[in-house]
Amino acid sequence: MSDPGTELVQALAPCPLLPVLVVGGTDGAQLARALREGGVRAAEVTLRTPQALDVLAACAGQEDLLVGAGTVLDPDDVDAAAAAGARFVVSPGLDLEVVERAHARGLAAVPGVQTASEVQRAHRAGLRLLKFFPAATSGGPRAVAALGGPFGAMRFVPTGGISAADARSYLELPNVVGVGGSWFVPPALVDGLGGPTAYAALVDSVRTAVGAVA
Ligand SMILES: O=C(O)C(=O)C[C@H](O)[C@H](O)COP(=O)(O)O
Repeated sequence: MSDPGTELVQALAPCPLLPVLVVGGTDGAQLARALREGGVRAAEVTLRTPQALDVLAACAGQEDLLVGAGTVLDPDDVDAAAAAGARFVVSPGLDLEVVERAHARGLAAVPGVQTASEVQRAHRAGLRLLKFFPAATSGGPRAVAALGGPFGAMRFVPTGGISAADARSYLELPNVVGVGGSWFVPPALVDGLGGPTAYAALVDSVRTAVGAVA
């Protein structure tokens, strides 16, 4: 696979959960350590808050965690994410200018798709790893399975509305390499980091989610 998404696929192999983080002023280094201790190997910091790029940069400096940016809406966001040390960018939708900028900067682009037309366009652009978003309201596991017929080489990271109760039903599909979500990294825990109790609570939440899909 020549797609730069390979690095993310490899990070999801030992643990197929991609935490989608909405961060306030949390300590990025501690956040990365808690995620790692909880068992995940990749994380997505969404560019939705003023603190996101600083937290991403602090997370990206930690070992054994592949860190990317989420909510990447235009090429300028790609530049900012690359400067902060992101290794991949995730978008809610398919924008080939964002994809091109990411590839020009050596980052994987994982755009969101919902329809066969979008998957086909992404396929023609050379992508082989896509986010299926918003997964729960776009047909869930049955829709992802159906896309596997015509698009046999495409792999998906379904995200959006996934919970502990249904993560496994996506992960059982052969064309799913991981699922993304915020259910195990709620902002209250992520931004409450600082004391040992909060740190342990976040590790525990991640570990429970990882255990449930093992
Ligand atoms: O903005 C992006 O690029 C995203 O990645 C969107 C996220 O996938 C969802 O916001 C996560 O959905 P929940 O798990 O339902 O909270």
